[in-house]
Amino acid sequence: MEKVRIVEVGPRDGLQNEKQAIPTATKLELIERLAAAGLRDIEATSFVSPKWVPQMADHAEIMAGLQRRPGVNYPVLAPNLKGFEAAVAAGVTEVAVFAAASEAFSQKNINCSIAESINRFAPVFEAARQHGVKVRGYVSCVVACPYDGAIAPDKVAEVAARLHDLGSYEVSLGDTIGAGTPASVLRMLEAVATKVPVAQLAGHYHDTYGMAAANVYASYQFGVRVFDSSVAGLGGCPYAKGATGNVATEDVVYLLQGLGADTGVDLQRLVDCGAWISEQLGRAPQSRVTRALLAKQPAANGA
Ligand SMILES: CC(C)(COP(=O)([O-])OP(=O)([O-])OC[C@H]1O[C@@H](n2cnc3c(N)ncnc32)[C@H](O)[C@@H]1OP(=O)([O-])[O-])[C@@H](O)C(=O)NCCC(=O)NCCSC(=O)C[C@@](C)(O)CC(=O)[O-]
Repeated sequence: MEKVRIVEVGPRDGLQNEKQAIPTATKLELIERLAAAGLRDIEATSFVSPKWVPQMADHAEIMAGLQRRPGVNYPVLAPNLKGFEAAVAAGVTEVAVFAAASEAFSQKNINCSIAESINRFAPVFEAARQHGVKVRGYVSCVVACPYDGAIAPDKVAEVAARLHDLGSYEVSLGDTIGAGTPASVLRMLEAVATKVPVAQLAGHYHDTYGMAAANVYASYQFGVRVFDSSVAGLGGCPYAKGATGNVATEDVVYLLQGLGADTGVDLQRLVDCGAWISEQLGRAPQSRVTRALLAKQPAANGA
């Protein structure tokens, strides 16, 4: 059976843009429920500036409060050495640096050019090697940018190659505004695959235009075996107006199960987790699979 690794980004990408205060205990319970559903890579938080992303300001408390399960990774975002050092002090064993394929998005998101961001990441990779910490690289705006429009596949390949050469064990390709279609995503993957082995690529697709599951399918057919997703489709990017959440993890698991792939995730437990966090946030789950399966369940009052 084909194995597919799902990187659950709900607690980070999913919650980072929430305007309402979310108690740290709720975030920790979400992470625990995701682990109980079988997720083995759960992006827990971000060691970024609390002035830029206030929702992630409790990063140290999150890492201190985790019920670490054997076999589960809890990676975090770290945009620079300051974030890396704080993450390591909090007991993190894997970080992700994040670059963009668009100059305007790089400026809005991390306040520097693409070249400057790579220069900031270099010491993070160096320090990570010394501490035995794994580093994942993200590229944002791999299809389109909210400010610069369409992005050339070769530009994505160039940035992905830089992150790979610096020492990323994997490069996650972010369709930040969810504008991609299978055709544009495949053009992008073809370009990136000339520089980074497909086995070291991940698809990170947002669902703004309802294309994310189709993009996962196209990428799977291309050979990608790692996908980032967010339970209940939580999310939206603070620096990409109107962009919706990631593809819902429930929808990815259902799709991959239908293809006969093994994700190690218990779909029913995941659906229950999606329903639970949606209730905590006071909204309906964005996952079509969760809505369909919940509609089939008998109501709690027997009606
Ligand atoms: C990168 C910076 C820090 C540059 O921000 P800056 O203002 O240029 O940084 P600076 O080095 O000039 O420092 C300014 C202040 O920030 C502090 N600072 C500096 N670094 C840190 C840190 N690590 N943690 C905490 N504090 C920090 C620093 O100490 C200083 O504090 P002050 O003296 O003013 O009190 C800022 O722009 C930032 O934090 N940006 C984060 C943006 C972000 O988190 N975006 C969302 C994640 S990316 C994403 O969602 C896309 C992705 C990955 O999911 C893929 C996709 O879908 O595309």
